[in-house]
Amino acid sequence: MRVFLDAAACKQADEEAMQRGIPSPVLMERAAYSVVEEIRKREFDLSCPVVLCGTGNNGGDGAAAARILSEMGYRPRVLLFGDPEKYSDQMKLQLHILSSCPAEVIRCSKEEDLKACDSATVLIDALFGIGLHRDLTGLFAEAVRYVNHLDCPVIAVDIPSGVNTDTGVVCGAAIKASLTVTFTCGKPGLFLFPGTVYAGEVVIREIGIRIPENLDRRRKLYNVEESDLCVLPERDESGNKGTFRKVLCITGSPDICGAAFLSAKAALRTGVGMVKIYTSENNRIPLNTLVPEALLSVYSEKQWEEDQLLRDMDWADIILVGCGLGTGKTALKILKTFLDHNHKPAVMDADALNLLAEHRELMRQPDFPCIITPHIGELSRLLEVSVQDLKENLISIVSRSADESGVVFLAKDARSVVAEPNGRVYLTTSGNSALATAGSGDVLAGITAGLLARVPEHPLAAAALSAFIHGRCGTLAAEDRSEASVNAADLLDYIQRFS
Ligand SMILES: NC(=O)C1=CN([C@@H]2O[C@H](COP(=O)(O)OP(=O)(O)OC[C@H]3O[C@@H](n4cnc5c(N)ncnc54)[C@H](O)[C@@H]3O)[C@@H](O)[C@H]2O)[C@@H](O)CC1
Ligand SMILES: [K+]
Repeated sequence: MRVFLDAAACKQADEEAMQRGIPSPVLMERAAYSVVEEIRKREFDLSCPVVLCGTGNNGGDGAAAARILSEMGYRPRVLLFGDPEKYSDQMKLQLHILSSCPAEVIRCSKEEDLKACDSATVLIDALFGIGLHRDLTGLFAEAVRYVNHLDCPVIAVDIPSGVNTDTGVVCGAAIKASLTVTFTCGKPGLFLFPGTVYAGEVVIREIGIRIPENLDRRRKLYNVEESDLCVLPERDESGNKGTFRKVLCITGSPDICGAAFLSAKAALRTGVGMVKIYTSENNRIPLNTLVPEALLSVYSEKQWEEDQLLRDMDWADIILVGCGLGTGKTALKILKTFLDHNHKPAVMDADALNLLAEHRELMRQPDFPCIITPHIGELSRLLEVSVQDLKENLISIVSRSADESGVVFLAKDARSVVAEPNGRVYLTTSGNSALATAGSGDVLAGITAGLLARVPEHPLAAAALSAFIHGRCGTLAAEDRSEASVNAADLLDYIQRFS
C-alpha cells in the first residue's frame, strides 16, 4: 500500500522532521541530491543544465541542485524569478552557497531574459512546489509557456510548477515535465488528471522525512498495489458453491440485457459460488445463452410481484442492484422493495443511484454494509454538485459524502476515489482510457459484488480492491489490444489474474 499526502500534510511532515532535530538545509541537500542522482541515472546531456528557481524552498532545492551539479564539474545556468525580498530563508542560504560556485546566475525580470533557456540540454523546474497557492501570472506564466516549447528533458522538483498538489488542477499554466522527482511520498496532484499528464514519470525519493502518525485522515490517501490483494481470504480447498457465497444481481430491464450479463459474469469470474439474476422476462433467452452458469429469476412488467423479489433477496448473501435496471415504474418498485427490506451487504450502481437522485425521499442511512459505485454523471445527480466541481474536488467531496451518508463510495473517474464513512480514502491509479467504454462500469459493479462476497464485513476493502483490479484489467486488455479497441466484455478475461 502506498500513501499520498496533500500539501498541508507534507508541510506537517517537514515540520515534524525539523522538530526531531533534522535541520532544513539537511533535508534540502538530500532533496537536491536525489534530483541530481535521478538526472544522472538517465544519462541526459548535461552540457547545459538550466535551473529555474522561484522564491520559496522549491527554488532552494533548485539552487542546491545547481550547486551539486557544479561541484560535479557541470556548468549549470540558474535563472532566478520573483521578488528577491520574498526569498525564503533556505532559498537565501542556498543562493549564498551557490555564489562561490562556478555557476551562471541570471535574474529574470522580463520576457527577453527567458532566451537564456534556449541552449538548455536539461531543464530543472524549481519555480513552485507544494507552496503554490494561487494562479501563475506575469513572468512566471510566461516562463512556463516558454519552457513548454523547448525540446529538452524537463525535470520537475517535487511537483511540476503550476500543478495544484491536492487536486492536480493546472493553476493558470503548468510546466510539462518528462520526469518529476518528488520527496517522501506521492502527492495526489501527481496522479490526478490533468496534473498526472504534466508530471510525466514520477519518482518518489526518501529524504528522511517520516509520515506523521496523527494526520487528519482526509490529508492522507491510500493507493492499492498488487501485494494488497493478500488481504482477500485464501480459497477454501474443501469448499462448495455455497461456501463461496450467493450473489443476487437485480439488474437489466425490458430494454437492457448487456448490463445484466456483464455484471453477473464479472461476479462469477471474481470467485462467487452462485449468481442469480433477477431481471425482466425479456432477458430470459439471451441471459440463458450468455451466462448459462447463472440462475435466473424473471419478472413480468405487467404482473410484478414483490414476494418473488423478497424470496430471491432472502436466498442471497450479497446483493447487487442497479446495472441496466432502468428508471421506470417497475424499476422504482424494485428499488423501494430492496431498500425497505434488505439487510445484506450490497452494491448499488447506475440506475439504482439515478432513481435515488430522482426520488430523494428514498435516501436514508442504510442499515446494511453498502457500497455505491457512481460515475461522475451519476454522482453529480446524486449529490446535486456540478460535474466541474466534482472533477476539481473529487477527493474532498467524496470523503465528506461518505461520512454524511454512511455508505462506502467508489466514485468512478479516470482516477477513481474510494472512501469509507469516517475512515480511509483511496485513490486508484491503475486504470487507463480503455475503461472509458460502455459496460465497463457493469464489470466493475460485478467485481465489487464478487469481492464483497469474499469479505462481506469489509466493504472498504472490497471497493478499493475492485477499483484496482478493474483498472489493471483495463491496462492488461489494452496491452493485448489497444486502449481504443477494448470492449467491456474483454475485461472479463483478465479478472482471473487477480482471483
Ligand atoms: N523542510 C522543508 O520544508 C523542505 C522543503 N522542500 C521543498 O520546499 C518546497 C515547498 O517550499 P515552500 O513552502 O517554500 O513553497 P514553494 O517553494 O512551493 O513556493 C512558495 C513561494 O512561492 C510564492 N507563491 C506561491 N504561489 C505563487 C504564485 N502563483 N505566483 C507567485 N508566487 C507564488 C509564495 O508566496 C512563496 O514565496 C517543496 O515543494 C520542496 O520542493 C524540500 O527541500 C524538502 C524539505
Ligand atoms: K517544481
